Amino acid sequence: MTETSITIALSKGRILDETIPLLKEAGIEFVDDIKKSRKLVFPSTDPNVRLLIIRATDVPTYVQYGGADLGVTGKDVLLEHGGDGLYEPLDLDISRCRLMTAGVKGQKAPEGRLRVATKFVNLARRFYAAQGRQADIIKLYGAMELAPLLGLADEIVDIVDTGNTLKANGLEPRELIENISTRLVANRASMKMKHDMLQPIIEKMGQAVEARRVVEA
Ligand SMILES: Nc1ncnc2c1ncn2[C@@H]1O[C@H](COP(=O)(O)OP(=O)(O)OP(=O)(O)O)[C@@H](O)[C@H]1O
Ligand SMILES: O=P(O)(O)OC[C@H]1O[C@H](OP(=O)(O)OP(=O)(O)O)[C@H](O)[C@@H]1O
Repeated sequence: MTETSITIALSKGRILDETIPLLKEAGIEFVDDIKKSRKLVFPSTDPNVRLLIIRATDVPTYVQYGGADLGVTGKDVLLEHGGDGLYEPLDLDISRCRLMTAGVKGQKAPEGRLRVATKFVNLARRFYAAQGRQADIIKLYGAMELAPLLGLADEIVDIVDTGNTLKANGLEPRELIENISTRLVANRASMKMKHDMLQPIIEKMGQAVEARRVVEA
């Protein structure tokens, strides 16, 4: 890709479904049937824009190192990554959820050292440290809700939306760490070098987000 073209890294899964209509408002649409394709890089209806579909957790890394100029991912993922080399121009206000601690229903968190299972290890470490609580963080890649039930951990740090997953596994939410939504991020160097190409996309996506807020209000 040249200086006159840009790459946008999109998170696959639930975020992608909600991102597509916002991109459309910025004049960017997929040409291929992405559901049928095994490709990872896609052309778009804008000849200067190509789209990547990758894991949400990899989006900040691609944008940080300039593999992509723009990226779309959850604030939870950005907090865990740390945000190095990233600029966050827009809250897309989609895939809203909460980052929370949770534990076995009716059971109080033990005094003293806590065992905490999560995939958000950096974020969890910072959260407990800021509270002055000692915590041993146990890294898991999914199904965090199992850990307290099987005695692996006293608490988990995970995403909560409806609360159904916690409830179905005999857990209850404890503390809110952060309200989460999906963010548009930009590579800091691209924001300078490709400003004239990125700014209209950011503006149009921002207008689409605003228009939705007005309709929802
Ligand atoms: N239940 C939910 N409701 C709303 N938003 C959610 C929910 N779960 C996750 N999210 C948001 O969507 C993002 C992507 O979640 P998704 O479940 O699609 O991927 P993932 O399974 O967490 O990622 P990976 O497969 O890469 O581990 C999360 O980072 C978070 O910001
Ligand atoms: O409060 P709820 O509405 O139940 O949502 C919370 C669940 O949603 C996410 O999982 P997801 O459904 O994305 O599955 P995953 O863990 O495989 O990503 C998250 O990891 C929680 O387990």
